[in-house]
Amino acid sequence: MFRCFPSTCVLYGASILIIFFWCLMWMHHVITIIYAKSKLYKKLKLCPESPSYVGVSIIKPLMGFDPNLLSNLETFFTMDYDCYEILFCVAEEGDPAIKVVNSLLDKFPTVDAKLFVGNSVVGVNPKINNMQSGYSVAKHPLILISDSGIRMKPDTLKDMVEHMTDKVGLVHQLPFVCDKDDSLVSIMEQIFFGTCHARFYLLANLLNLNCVTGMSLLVRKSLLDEVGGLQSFGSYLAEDFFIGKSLRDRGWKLQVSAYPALQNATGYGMDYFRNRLKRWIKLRLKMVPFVTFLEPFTQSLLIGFLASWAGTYLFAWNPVAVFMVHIFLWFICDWTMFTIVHNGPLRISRFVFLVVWLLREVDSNFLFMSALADPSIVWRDKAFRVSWGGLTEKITEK
Ligand SMILES: CCCCCCCC/C=C\CCCCCCCC(=O)N[C@@H](CO)[C@H](O)/C=C/CCCCCCCCCCCCC
Ligand SMILES: O=c1ccn([C@@H]2O[C@H](COP(=O)(O)OP(=O)(O)O[C@H]3OC[C@@H](O)[C@H](O)[C@H]3O)[C@@H](O)[C@H]2O)c(=O)[nH]1
Repeated sequence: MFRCFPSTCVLYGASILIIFFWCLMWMHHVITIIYAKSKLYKKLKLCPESPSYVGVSIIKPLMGFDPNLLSNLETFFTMDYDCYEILFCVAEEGDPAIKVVNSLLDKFPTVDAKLFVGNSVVGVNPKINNMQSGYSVAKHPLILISDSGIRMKPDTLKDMVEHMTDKVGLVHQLPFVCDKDDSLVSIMEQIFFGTCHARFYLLANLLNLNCVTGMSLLVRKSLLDEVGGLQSFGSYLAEDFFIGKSLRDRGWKLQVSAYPALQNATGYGMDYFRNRLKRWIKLRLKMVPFVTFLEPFTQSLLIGFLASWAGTYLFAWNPVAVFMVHIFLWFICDWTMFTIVHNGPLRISRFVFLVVWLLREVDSNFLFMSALADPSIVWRDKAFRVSWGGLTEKITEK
């Protein structure tokens, strides 16, 4: 008679659980590839007599300079959209971004654009404090919050506004990265945002979970004003998550635009990129801890090792063969997702993609562990402590 000793039962149960989770991972690859293919870069079919476009106040919080700042900001002056204003916000006198904005205001005198210098301290979130001066004078019914490193294609704003249908309160963009330069960090950043990040971002949206990014979001101003304006989110560092939550709680839908957000700030090194991802992990950990603790198990190498072990334990599979096939198929899925999100001729070969992709996959679990090791959050020149739930206090200027 078969006797299940406690340790055997635990191993047996664990391996079934791992194989089940592994199957879920393959399902998520297939589903997100299909979703990305059907959603991204597809123009909405509007009725011919669609009304003229609603006015948009674009708030650009700026801090500091990078070599692409001028050309990125310039794309906001040349958009194919009838009615919008640009409100540039800079917190401190002497910030190098001021000079860049002034040169653009001179170059495009017919575009409705203004620069505000000065911080209004309405909370701990420095981006909200910075945007407050622009928000308080915004005159249009839609607000586009757009980070300094974002580049716009001429028809992106139109697409976002078209997605703002009757029941939709907020339209956001899937974060991606422009073809910047050939540095390792730029390629790795692009691969991360075009594979792992894109999959989970799209999956969350497909499952109707709140996964809004603050780097580019269009929101109805009346809905922010209903709860006290932008400043009511100033006590959270992850203001994007809480803006999304607030709208969802009031029955509004969140939509993803067909066009990914094109991040194009440059000149930052590998540490900056890794610290940014660590900061986001720490934020997610405090806001959605159960999902975040599962994150390491969704990374190719760890789940590959576990599935090889479980397959050997349950079905006597060859673990090396399982692992190799697993990594190969994961790579094919990620490459496919990357080409869909990128949508155009690639500047990197499959070989470069493979090498940098592997490096990132190896790094992902180290990144996660080092994020857990230090709970304090540093953002630019400030340090914060985030409590469970998301409320934030400022510790100090760094
Ligand atoms: C079977 C369950 C597996 C769950 C595993 C989830 C693994 C997630 C792995 C990578 C994370 C990608 C994350 C999505 C984007 C979040 C980016 C971010 O941190 N942004 C912050 C800064 O802008 C923002 O403030 C944070 C927002 C919180 C978002 C919460 C997202 C939850 C995402 C969950 C997606 C998985 C859905 C699976 C559901 C069964
Ligand atoms: O102290 C600051 C820091 C940042 N910012 C502005 O905030 C925007 C985003 O800054 P960064 O690029 O440093 O940071 P991230 O891209 O990681 O931000 C992202 O993660 C945290 C969320 O709260 C943000 O909404 C999201 O944009 C930029 O436009 C920047 O100029 C400020 O205005 N003041």
